[in-house]
Amino acid sequence: MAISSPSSCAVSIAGLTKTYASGFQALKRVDLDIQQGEIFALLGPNGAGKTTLISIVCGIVTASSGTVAVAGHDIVRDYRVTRSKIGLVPQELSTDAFESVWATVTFSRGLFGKAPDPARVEKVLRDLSLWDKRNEKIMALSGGMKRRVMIAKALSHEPEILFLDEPTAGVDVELRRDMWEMVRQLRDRGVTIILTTHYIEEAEEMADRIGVINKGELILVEEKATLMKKLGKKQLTIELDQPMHAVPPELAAWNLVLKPGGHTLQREFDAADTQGGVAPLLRRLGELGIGFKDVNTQQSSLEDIFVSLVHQKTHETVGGAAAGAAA
Ligand SMILES: Nc1ncnc2c1ncn2[C@@H]1O[C@H](COP(=O)(O)OP(=O)(O)OP(=O)(O)O)[C@@H](O)[C@H]1O
Repeated sequence: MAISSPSSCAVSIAGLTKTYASGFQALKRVDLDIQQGEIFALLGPNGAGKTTLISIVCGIVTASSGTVAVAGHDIVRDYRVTRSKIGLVPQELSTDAFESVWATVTFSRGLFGKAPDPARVEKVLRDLSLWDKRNEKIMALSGGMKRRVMIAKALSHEPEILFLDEPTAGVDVELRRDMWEMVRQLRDRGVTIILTTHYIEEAEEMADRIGVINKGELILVEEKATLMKKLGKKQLTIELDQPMHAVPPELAAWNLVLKPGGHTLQREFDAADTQGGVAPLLRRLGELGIGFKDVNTQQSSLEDIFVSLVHQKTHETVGGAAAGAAA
C-alpha cells in the first residue's frame, strides 16, 4: 500500500533512528525527503551515520524507529517493491572474484527477479566501458574496473534510485571524472542519485542538494547554490603600490584588515552580497590617492563551509569533546 507522500518524492524518511545492539545511537530522528530525479549528496565526517542511513533505506539494516518510503511504498511492508526500485553501490568492493564480469552482472539482475535481458546487460557494460572486459574474471581487474563492476551490478535491474556510498574513494582523477559524467547521464535519464562522499569537490561539482550529517543528526539540508550563497564568504584582496602603517580612518566603513608588512588590504563579505561594496571602495581609494597593483576576490568553497559547519556543531553539542568515537 502506498503511503501518502508527495508523488515527486523518491525517498521519504521520517523520524528515523538507529541504535545498534552495542547501544550506540548512530541516527537521531532523521527527517529527509529526496525528490525524484535529483542528485543528493550526503556529507559528514567518518562515523556520522551516512552508511547506516543508506543501509536502512536499502533494507540491509533495520531501523530502531521511524519510517522510510521509497516512491510512496513503505520499505518494511512493501520491501519487494522498494528493493526492486533501488540500486546500491556499496563502499566496499564485494563480489565473486572467480566469476566473469558478464556472469556477475547477469546474476545481479536475476536476484531482483528480472527476466534475463542480455541487451540490457550489454548496454550497462558498454556505458561503463566494461564491454571489452566482459569475459575477464573479476579478480583480474584493476581496482577502478572492479568499482565499475559494482556500479554495473547496481544498475543491472534498472533501478529508479541509485545509492552510491563513497563512489570515488581511492579512484584516480580520470575515473572520478568518468564516474561523474556517468552519474549525470543517469540523472538525465530520470534516475534519482543519492551519494555519500568525503570529496567535497565531488558534491560541489555534482549535487543539486546537499545534506550534512554529524553524529547521527542531519544538521542541514539545502540546495547547493543556496548553501554556497547563504554560508559562503567572499574575500577581497587589494595589493597596494606603497605599504601603509594603518588603515586610514576614511576607510573605516569597509572593515578592512591590513596584512603584516602593510602591502595588502583584505575585506571579507557575504557571498550573497554580490557587490560587496567593492566599486565604492576602489573609488574611495582613488580619491584618497592610494594606488594599488592588483585586486582580486575569492569565494569560499563548499569545503570551507562544510568544515566550519561541522566544527561549529561539534563544539555546540559536545563542548569540544573529540568527534567520531570508535565503534
Ligand atoms: N554494526 C554496528 N554495530 C555498532 N556500531 C556500528 C555498527 N555499524 C556502524 N556503527 C557505528 O555507527 C556509527 C555510524 O557509522 P556509519 O558507517 O553509518 O558512518 P559513516 O558516516 O558512513 O562513516 P564513514 O564516512 O566512515 O563511512 C559509527 O560510529 C559506527 O562505528
